[in-house]
Amino acid sequence: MEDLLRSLRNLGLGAPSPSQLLELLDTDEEVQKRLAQLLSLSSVLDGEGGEEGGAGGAAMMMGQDLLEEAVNALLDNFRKTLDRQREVSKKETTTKAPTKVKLAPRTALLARQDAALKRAEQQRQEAGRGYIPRLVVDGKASYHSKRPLASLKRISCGDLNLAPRRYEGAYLLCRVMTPLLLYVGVTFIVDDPSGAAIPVSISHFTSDINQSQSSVSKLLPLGTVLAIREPFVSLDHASRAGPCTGKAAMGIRVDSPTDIVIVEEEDRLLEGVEWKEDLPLSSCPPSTSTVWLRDGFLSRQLRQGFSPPAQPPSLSAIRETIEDFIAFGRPGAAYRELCAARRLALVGNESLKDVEARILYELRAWSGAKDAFASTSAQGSSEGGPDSLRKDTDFAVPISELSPVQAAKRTERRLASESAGLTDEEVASIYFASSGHSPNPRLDTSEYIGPVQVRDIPGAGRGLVTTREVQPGELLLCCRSYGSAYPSDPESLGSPILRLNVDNGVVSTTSQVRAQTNLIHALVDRPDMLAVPVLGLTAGPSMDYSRFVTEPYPLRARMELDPKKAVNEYKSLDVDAAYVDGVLRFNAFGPAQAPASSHSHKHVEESQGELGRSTQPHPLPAILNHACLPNVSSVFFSNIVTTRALDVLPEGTEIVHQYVRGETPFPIRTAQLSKHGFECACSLCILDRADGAEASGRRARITEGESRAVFERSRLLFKSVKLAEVGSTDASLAGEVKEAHEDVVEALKNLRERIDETYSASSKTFPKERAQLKPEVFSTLDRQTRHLALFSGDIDVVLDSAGDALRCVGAQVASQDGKGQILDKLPRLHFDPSIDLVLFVATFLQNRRLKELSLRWVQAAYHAHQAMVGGGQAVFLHRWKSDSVAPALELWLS
Ligand SMILES: C[S@@+](CC[C@H](N)C(=O)[O-])C[C@H]1O[C@@H](n2cnc3c(N)ncnc32)[C@H](O)[C@@H]1O
Repeated sequence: MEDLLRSLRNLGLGAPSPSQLLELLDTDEEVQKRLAQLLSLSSVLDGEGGEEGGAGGAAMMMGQDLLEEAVNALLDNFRKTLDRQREVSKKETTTKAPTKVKLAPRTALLARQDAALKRAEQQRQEAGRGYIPRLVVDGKASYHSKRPLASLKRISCGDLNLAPRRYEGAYLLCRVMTPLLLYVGVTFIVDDPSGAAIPVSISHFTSDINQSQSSVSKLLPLGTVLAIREPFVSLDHASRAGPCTGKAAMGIRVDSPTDIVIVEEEDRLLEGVEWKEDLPLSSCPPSTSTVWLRDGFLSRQLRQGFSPPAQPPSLSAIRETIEDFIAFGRPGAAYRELCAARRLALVGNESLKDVEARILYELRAWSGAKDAFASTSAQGSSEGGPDSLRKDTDFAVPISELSPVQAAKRTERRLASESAGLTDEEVASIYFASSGHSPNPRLDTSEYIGPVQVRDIPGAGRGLVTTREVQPGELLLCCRSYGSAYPSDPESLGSPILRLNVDNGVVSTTSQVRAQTNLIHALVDRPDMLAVPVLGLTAGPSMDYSRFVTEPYPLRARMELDPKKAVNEYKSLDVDAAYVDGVLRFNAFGPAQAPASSHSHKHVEESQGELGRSTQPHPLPAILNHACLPNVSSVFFSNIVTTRALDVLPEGTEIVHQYVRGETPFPIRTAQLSKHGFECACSLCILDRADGAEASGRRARITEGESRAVFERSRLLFKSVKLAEVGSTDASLAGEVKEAHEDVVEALKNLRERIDETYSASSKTFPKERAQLKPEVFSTLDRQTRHLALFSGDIDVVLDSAGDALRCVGAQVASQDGKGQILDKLPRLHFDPSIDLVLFVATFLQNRRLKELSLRWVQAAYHAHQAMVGGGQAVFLHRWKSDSVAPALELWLS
């Protein structure tokens, strides 16, 4: 990748854009040709700015054809490197017997590392505005040690003379000799006490891949002593941490950072150890940092029984350490260090209340956080001020920016919504904070677990069932993700990651790789809180269950808050990075934005395709099983997902939501679900399956192919129609325009009949069920209703057509004569298009001066919106207010 980027730059061309990066991995020649064309047209000036002589200059000198040829040759080279990399990596997995290998001399390794660091630095400088795409590989074999250090035998570098081989039952005691080369993982050189050296690469070292070499090197400063548990000596150690070069290089490959143990000076492992060689001089700054995947000194001291320090750390040093942990996203370690400091009587129980409050807040321990904030504000340790925080920014402003009084008030609100759920005002607040021009990617809510419990579901593992009857629209869950990752995070912005699995061809992108790292680090920090919620999830059909899957699945992730237990019983987890990857692949949610307003359908994330997707691990919602025909609506607000009932759900009903869209044709849905290895048995799939492969295939061809032309004709006709006036008497149509509308209605009827025919088998077997569920007909009836409203004088014809459309997606439409609600049952599919249609009908009725009826239809739209999204009038209007439905909404608001 680096050579390609450099060569493109030398031609005056920009780097591939995020959406082009995936195409780089595509082996299709046509794709490559097109990519070469596009790249040869991109200038550094367009893409990255700053340099002279863009494509224009180069093209002028070379001519566009020659330039394109040159880019083609570069892409060819890139492909060859990738092929070589595949071969190298595959050889490692297929090699039966390890071969003898020789360690490179220490000086050669140091020189190589030095050169690599300089190259990386130069690349950073060359990259103009800092756009540096990164490519790494992985494969099916992944290792992590499960044995405690005490049970392992010490070996030295000289013993590592076979590769590829995992040295089971052994550990390597070594010392960090060089600064860390950060790419996606890190690579550096270590030596053992005899002075022999070997390179080490660690995956998932940090998810902040934009940090400088010097700041990452502070995490494992020069001279840090490590024990690498059961090291794997690889013929290609660096390609997973990266950069991958296609060239084999022997070294230790660490797939999970939990294999690394930082050895303390006081540790018995170091008794009698003498280091033969001095550490090389380096510009790497020394650091006392304790944050990287280890606990603070005091909590280690208490747990491991090291002798007390002659000079205990001062209060300010303790505060600094704890604040470092909080800033580094390690509230678990911060909590343990605070507890240890109190138990060692270095800190009084009433001291450091402010940091205690923040730690507890981060741990979502609202009750304790509330008391701690209250006690901080009572002590007056920081200026107070009224609870002046605006409610609409309540979820987006970090707690650290609030005064203790404000923080105490906010925590009180979190505590309340933990037991009562979010109010409409709060839903509106998270909706607006997560949408708009600069959506906040991480909102801070408490989690609400409604009337649900985890239960074994025959044939589907575990699932969630209701513990009492619930009503449509009732909030069942409001959950926040752990370890989420967004491509827009500053820690990776401009550094898109591609990770190619050389064994199965699966490509992971920035947010998947970073969420995996984040989760591994969170698990090390809070194993008691997160091990079962995260590792208790399954990781796909091809991966054995972890030992946590058989434990009862908790509704809430809770930290151990007994100060003694929290410190003494902390045991770091041995995390299998590949299992975490599987958990994310089969359980994490991709979208993480608020339901778009009806007029802004384009999402920023969508515009960048796969590389623009966020990764959101939500443990409890991940326990929900799938149904193409869901009975709940799960809606995303940045990192928050809310789940609401769409129907009356009697006690004991399993709640199920969509992994894939139920509106998608059956053959496509089935293919999309195949990675999970189950056959969906929801009522829609039973009906679709009963129709047989030929009929459902034909149906897919009609809805995905033929119907497009008719819909396009319909859309063009409506371009000149003022929707807000549909139904008003003065909006009568000229003869030929009316004819055109009638033609489209005919075509729509014809389409409908043809789709209907494909349902014949299921209609015979399940007449009642199929009559109420024909989602593929919805769009034709929706369009038909709109045309009829334009030219048919008969209100009943329009209402019947709209009613038919809504019934096709599972809604029950009440009689129009009464006074009650229009929708006795909500639609189960095509949610937003259904609301859109309902508002269209309301506008039509209002224009026909049928105020009462119009109001009932708007009310139906509002009711459906509330049941799916919530947030009350403010959110409803933000999503649906537009000129075309203004007459109906204005009446409703008045
Ligand atoms: C996100 S998990 C859901 C929780 C899972 N049931 C468990 O016990 O961990 C997804 C996995 O659940 C199972 N699953 C989900 N929906 C299912 C369904 N409708 N029928 C059978 N299995 C299902 C599949 O094994 C799928 O890979």
